[in-house]
Amino acid sequence: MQWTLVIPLKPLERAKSRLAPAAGDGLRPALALAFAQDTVAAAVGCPSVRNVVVVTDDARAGRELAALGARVVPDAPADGLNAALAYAADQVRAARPQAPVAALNADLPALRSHELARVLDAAAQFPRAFLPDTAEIGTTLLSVGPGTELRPQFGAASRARHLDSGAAELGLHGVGSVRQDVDTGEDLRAALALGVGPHTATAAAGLLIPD
Ligand SMILES: Nc1nc2c(ncn2[C@@H]2O[C@H](COP(=O)(O)OP(=O)(O)OP(=O)(O)O)[C@@H](O)[C@H]2O)c(=O)[nH]1
Ligand SMILES: C=C(OP(=O)(O)O)C(=O)O
Repeated sequence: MQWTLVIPLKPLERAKSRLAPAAGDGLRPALALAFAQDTVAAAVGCPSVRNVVVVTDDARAGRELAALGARVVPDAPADGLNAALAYAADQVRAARPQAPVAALNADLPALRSHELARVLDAAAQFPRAFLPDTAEIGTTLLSVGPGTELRPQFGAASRARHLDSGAAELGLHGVGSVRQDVDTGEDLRAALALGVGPHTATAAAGLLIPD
């Protein structure tokens, strides 16, 4: 199955607010962009991915991510993460009604294309499926096959909401790079240990993350 990925990104000035204690407000927007660049680059490089759509109102991020091969759509609803994802998924389906679609967070700087391919291959077995984050509280990916509506319920404690909504939970091993989202300094340390992409490696160079 050839997937369309929908990746949401907040305006960089507001993104990754929980990183402020570790990165300060000077570095935080650059890190948020770098995470998104490494996420999009790995997604574009995944053999199971047909195309990548980024939904964002950030002009600079839009330019940088388009340069990596993403299509950028504006956050027209301007009503938060789930509205942005539902809108982008509708845009995809308007052009290709049978497209399999997966929403993927933009904060996966260690993402590996081959691990993403394994997750998408597993997701293809279900009409609607999700992958919990490393903390097993949130969600990093929510997928729908042809004919199924995305109904995204990302946000705090989204794993429980996606389970309650009937989506199949993907219990895969060896896909840590798809599950390691970065919200805090501790998460960034874990992602650096897994091995981040080149944009994040550069943006995080010299950053001293306190214990
Ligand atoms: N387009 C769009 N993307 C969003 C919006 N809110 C969050 N996102 C994106 O959705 C993903 C998860 O978002 P959050 O964890 O809520 O926000 P964050 O910026 O990653 O981190 P915090 O500021 O620390 O909450 C990230 O890729 C965000 O950039 C929104 O209103 N519109
Ligand atoms: C939006 C989510 O991620 P985060 O952990 O970045 O809040 C989520 O897990 O649904």
